[in-house]
Amino acid sequence: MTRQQLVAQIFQKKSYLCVGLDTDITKIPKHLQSHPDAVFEFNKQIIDATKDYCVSYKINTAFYEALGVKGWEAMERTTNYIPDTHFKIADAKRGDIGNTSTQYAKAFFETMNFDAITVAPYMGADSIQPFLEYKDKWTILLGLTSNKGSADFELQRVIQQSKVGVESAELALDVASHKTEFLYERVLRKASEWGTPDNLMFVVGATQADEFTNIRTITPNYFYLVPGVGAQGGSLKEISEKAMISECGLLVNASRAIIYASEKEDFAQEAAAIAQQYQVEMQQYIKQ
Ligand SMILES: O=c1ccn([C@@H]2O[C@H](COP(=O)(O)O)[C@@H](O)[C@H]2O)c(=O)[nH]1
Repeated sequence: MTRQQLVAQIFQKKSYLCVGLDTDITKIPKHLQSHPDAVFEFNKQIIDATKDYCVSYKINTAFYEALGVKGWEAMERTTNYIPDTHFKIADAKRGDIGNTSTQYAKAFFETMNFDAITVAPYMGADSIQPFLEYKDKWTILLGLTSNKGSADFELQRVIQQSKVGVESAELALDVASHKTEFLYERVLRKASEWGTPDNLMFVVGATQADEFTNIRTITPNYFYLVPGVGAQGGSLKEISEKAMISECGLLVNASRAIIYASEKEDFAQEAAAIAQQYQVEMQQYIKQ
């Protein structure tokens, strides 16, 4: 899917909601647990109920990989069931040496028909390049994540990149005069040199609202995949006010808050009701 097609969907639906299909077999309603194809059946009903309120679905592959072959089959069937109008994200957080990343890209973009995959930046340019080579596919790079552990590396200060490689005495001076940046800022700046706003997005957690204005300044035209509203408590209002651009530039994900809205037979109806609430709130923020 191209950026133009994604933006058109957002404006048509007045929604930038991404429904997360983090389908945990132990959390789906009891009456479905004995179904021979329980995960797919659950997903199918969630998709049917929510597709009018969202523009994207995110499959977190961990929930499917945990089930072995049956899980992979359910993931493939789910991906094929999602309408082509909707942006299909594999939240797989991959990235490895080049020839291995090439196989990951093939798995998710060719063998399975995802529009996008999440990747970790830690191994650098050659681990990301194979994903970026696919036309009309998207690489979604972890920028500033929603979890507490983001403080361990992403929010650590490093010497600004323009200063790396200069005399050590000068470096010492720079540290003293605070010419530093967060590691996540370095990641955003560097990765923006590898991809473009037409094939690269960044993951930015909704729980990191204090950083959103700064992030938008560093990456003015990029789309962000924003997990962390709903179960993790991030504010849709705050992130939308701080990071919305004329082409929206946001895909906001909610998983548990939508798919586990009810444990009973009415789970799909309740999921639709929550998805609709997000869509109604989102339409106020879209600048069109
Ligand atoms: O920084 C990140 C990156 C990815 N995620 C993923 O998003 C969803 C969030 O699920 P909720 O149930 O809406 O909390 C899940 O798949 C995470 O693995 C994230 O939360 N934060």
